[in-house]
Amino acid sequence: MGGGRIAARKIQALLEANAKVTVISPSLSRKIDPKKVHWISREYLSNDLTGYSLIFAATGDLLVNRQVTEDAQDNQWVNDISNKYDSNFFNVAVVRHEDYVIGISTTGKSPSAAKKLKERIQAWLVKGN
Ligand SMILES: C[C@@]1(CC(=O)O)C2=NC(=C\c3[nH]c(c(CCC(=O)O)c3CC(=O)O)Cc3[nH]c(c(CC(=O)O)c3CCC(=O)O)/C=C3\N/C(=C\2)[C@@H](CCC(=O)O)[C@]3(C)CC(=O)O)/[C@H]1CCC(=O)O
Ligand SMILES: NC(=O)c1ccc[n+]([C@@H]2O[C@H](COP(=O)([O-])OP(=O)(O)OC[C@H]3O[C@@H](n4cnc5c(N)ncnc54)[C@H](O)[C@@H]3O)[C@@H](O)[C@H]2O)c1
Repeated sequence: MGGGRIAARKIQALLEANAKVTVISPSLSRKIDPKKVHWISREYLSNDLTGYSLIFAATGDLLVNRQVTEDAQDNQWVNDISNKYDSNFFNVAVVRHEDYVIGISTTGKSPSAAKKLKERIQAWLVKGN
């Protein structure tokens, strides 16, 4: 749900993992290629989650995001980009290298610290350590 700036980042990672992505959002960021996702151009409705296993509540409206996490069933993974306490999983920062894939998490404490550490590890690997 949601097709903005943060949705675009999450979608990029999903497409790299060969996921089949559906976006429900009245607007779509220019960073999301409409040919690579199934875009349903409207606002979220409460029965939209049926059949999906991985759900991102990524609208700019905190109340809609909360509604999405409330509508999710126990067997669905749901991530509220605006409120970590309503998520049942977190994304990790990922370093991809020809020999390694390294995931970095602060378990929700500081996404910007995870990003900084990622960049330091990337720079360290490039130096050829
Ligand atoms: C690692 C990364 C992966 C990814 O997104 O794929 C990721 N966030 C990234 C970046 C980033 N996020 C934010 C900023 C702005 C600066 C800042 O505020 O720090 C930046 C930096 C930027 O954008 O440059 C803001 C922010 N993030 C969350 C909230 C809501 C909240 O905290 O409740 C808010 C709004 C807070 C507010 O508005 O007050 C929540 C989450 N973000 C997480 C992951 C999960 C915990 C990860 C962990 O424990 O380390 C968690 C809990 C849930 C989730 O999203 O899965 C990715 C690294 C990008 C990369 O790899 O380059
Ligand atoms: N988790 C993270 O990594 C992270 C990082 C930075 C910011 N944030 C949080 O993200 C939020 C802002 O996200 P953004 O920058 O992507 O916003 P944005 O304004 O770029 O995008 C919001 C999107 O939601 C859509 N939308 C609005 N109402 C909707 C509805 N009822 N149903 C479906 N779609 C709807 C809009 O059309 C738009 O596409 C803030 O709450 C901020 O705290 C999270």
